[in-house]
Amino acid sequence: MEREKALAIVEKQLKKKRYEHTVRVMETAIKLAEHYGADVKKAEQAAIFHDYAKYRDVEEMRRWVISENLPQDLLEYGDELLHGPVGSFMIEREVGIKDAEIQSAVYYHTTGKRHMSLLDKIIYIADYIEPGRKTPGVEDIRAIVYDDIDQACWMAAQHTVLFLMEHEQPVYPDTFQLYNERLMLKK
Ligand SMILES: Nc1ncnc2c1ncn2[C@@H]1O[C@H](COP(=O)(O)OP(=O)(O)O)[C@@H](O)[C@H]1O
Repeated sequence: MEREKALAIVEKQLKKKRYEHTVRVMETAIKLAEHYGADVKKAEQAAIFHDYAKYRDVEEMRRWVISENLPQDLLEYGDELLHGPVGSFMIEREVGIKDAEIQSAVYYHTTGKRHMSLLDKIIYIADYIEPGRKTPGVEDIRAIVYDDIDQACWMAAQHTVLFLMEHEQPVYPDTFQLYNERLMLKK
């Protein structure tokens, strides 16, 4: 889909600040895709649609988890985790984006997982480091992301796990698995 058309579609779904974040994620993802030789157009589209479901009604998203037979444990870790997985299905149904690679990147953008594709990694880390993010430690990740995207994703997962633990929040296991992957002997 043409970039301007895709942006106009998500703009209607998002608040102004979130839309501006989306544009910055898109710019960051395109740079990373060019650098790492990924499909630049898919990176653009996945970034544009990554937060498509962010402001959808929580009950509606919970119903999608059930009706699409997504992992039911998504319902137990807080509502913030729903918009990626549910969004990956909504963009197919509502916008006609039927592309497994793009949908996977949208699905996993908040938690990450082990065995991510290059596109999954690009969207996961672009969301974390886009220039508007002020998260402590984000500068360290920006400094190495063009040298080692796996290390960058690992650092983001580590920061996220530590942050959630400090706040006594539950940690969805996919993020632990992304963290563990780099440290385990058998990968
Ligand atoms: N593994 C996880 N388990 C539980 N919550 C998580 C996990 N990973 C991220 N989160 C939380 O989900 C929220 C949204 O994450 P974020 O990636 O910043 O979303 P967005 O891209 O929509 O801004 C954050 O509050 C973050 O702490």
